[in-house]
Amino acid sequence: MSLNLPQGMQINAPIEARFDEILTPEALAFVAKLHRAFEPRRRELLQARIDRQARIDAGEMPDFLPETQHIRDGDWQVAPLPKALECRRVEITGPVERKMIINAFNSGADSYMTDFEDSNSPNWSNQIQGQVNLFDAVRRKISYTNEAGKEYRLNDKIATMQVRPRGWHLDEKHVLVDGERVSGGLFDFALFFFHNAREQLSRGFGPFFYLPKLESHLEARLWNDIFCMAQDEIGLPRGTIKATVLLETILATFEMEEILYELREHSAGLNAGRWDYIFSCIKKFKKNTDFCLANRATINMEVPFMRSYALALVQACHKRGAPAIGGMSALIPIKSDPEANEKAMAGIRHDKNRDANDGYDGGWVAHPGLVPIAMEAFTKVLGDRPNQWDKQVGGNYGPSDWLDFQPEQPITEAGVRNNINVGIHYLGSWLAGNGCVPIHNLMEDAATAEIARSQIWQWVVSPKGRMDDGREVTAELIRSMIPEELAKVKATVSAQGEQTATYDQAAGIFEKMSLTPDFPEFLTLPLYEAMD
Ligand SMILES: CC(=O)SCCNC(=O)CCNC(=O)[C@H](O)C(C)(C)COP(=O)(O)OP(=O)(O)OC[C@H]1O[C@@H](n2cnc3c(N)ncnc32)[C@H](O)[C@@H]1OP(=O)(O)O
Ligand SMILES: O=CC(=O)O
Ligand SMILES: [Mg+2]
Repeated sequence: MSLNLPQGMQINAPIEARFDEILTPEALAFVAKLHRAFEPRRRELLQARIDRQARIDAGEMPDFLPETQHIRDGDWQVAPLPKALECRRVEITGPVERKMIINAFNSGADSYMTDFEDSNSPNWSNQIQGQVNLFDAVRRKISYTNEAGKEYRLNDKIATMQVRPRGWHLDEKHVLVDGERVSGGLFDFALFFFHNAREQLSRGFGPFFYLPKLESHLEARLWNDIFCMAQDEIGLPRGTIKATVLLETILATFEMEEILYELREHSAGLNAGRWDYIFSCIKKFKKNTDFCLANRATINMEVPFMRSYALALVQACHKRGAPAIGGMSALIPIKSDPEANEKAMAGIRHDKNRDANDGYDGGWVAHPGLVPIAMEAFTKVLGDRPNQWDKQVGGNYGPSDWLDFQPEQPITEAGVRNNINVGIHYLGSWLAGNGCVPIHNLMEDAATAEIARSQIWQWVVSPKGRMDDGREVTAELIRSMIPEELAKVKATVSAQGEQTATYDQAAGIFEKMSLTPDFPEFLTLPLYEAMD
């Protein structure tokens, strides 16, 4: 099938059934227009990230920006939110896969963040089929029949949809405008918005988004300007779009209020994206020889640097009349072991109780089976109220809290092996087209896998990368463990009846990204180039 493309656009990918309904000339012209208007700024902001990293590598430490003091001191609030976003006690998330979309809408959660990002492997088919699925879902025409003949349809009452496009760093390599790749995030946003914004409004919802991995208020300003132009182009009033920013990088923590301010006409608050946050802390300070975090499993929401970030986020949001949404525990139901399952469910309950008591207005869950537990935890604190935006959080948080990265021990052989095992398993699955995987009874996605691979890099490089038995974590040790862990991963995957074809390549990429002197900024960058 061939498409009628706007001048200057090329698409180098197969056009599968129904893709032409998404890749219409009008929708693609909209993509091209936004690309031409904003791509130079995306490039500048990505360069600014590289420049900032170089300064941090040379010893600069982040702090609040003097030039935005007036915003932090000013008296302003975000614009009022529509009714559909008042109650977000439980938000389920998941990749844009047809059956999962229906299950998530029907899960009983207040809202559903449908994900082109951390839980999605962004191959061409997933991206465009994902748009087809969402197009059908918005119109309540989505259905699915599994191999056993079970039929899936939307219930009468469904969760409010929010869409997470890709982050600024990822391109959509199959689509070129004037010979240049378009931004993955802009592409996802533009196609979804073009086809669905009006339809959503007519159904009492709205075009609601989640914005991932921002590192500064200038990156939020770019999204805001895109929203303004997009709304103008299709004739919707400015402020119709609402977007929640994932506060999931250490640098953005110093600009929380500025991010809310930039998006104030379009802001639906902030979310504590804990996994990318931990990854960002490692990435930004990886060359600092004083800093080296312990085993991945020990870095939870209750270690002091994470706790102070979580509380500061509620403080910033509620001061500005914006929702504060909690992040996701990686615990998921464990079908095969009732005792382990009970422990996992207790972990979820603990996580949501803490967030609700801290003042969060809601929180994320990874799986429909977790919705009732999270709902109970938030209802216990909120009662009949849809949210607790009025709850103000005291305290002064800043660099001394957020940059005090502890604990540094234990680092154990089991911890090293777990990072290698999870990293290879996740990369192999991603290359095979699945961006969210249960591994050792935990949800693993791009953000959790980033922690695994960046810890290996850091432990090899840092003088503090020493295991509790006294051995150093060296490149040789990692090289010797990779084939052993690869064999275990392949055995696990085969036992689940899945193909192992992508796992050798995954192990090769994992080794390279863990041991190269130049830390790859995101694991998805080399992986995306490795896929068709
Ligand atoms: C760091 C971050 O960005 S967090 C946000 C990104 N991460 C996510 O969104 C997590 C999404 N979650 C998932 O993909 C899955 O829950 C996994 C991979 C963790 C576990 O998947 P599975 O082992 O297949 O779960 P399980 O077998 O228990 O699923 C049972 C049913 O629930 C469905 N289900 C599980 N998770 C979800 C979900 N998040 N959304 C919708 N349906 C779901 C399954 O499709 C399955 O449906 P079926 O019974 O109709 O066939
Ligand atoms: O996107 C969420 C995160 O924790 O990362
Ligand atoms: Mg994330």
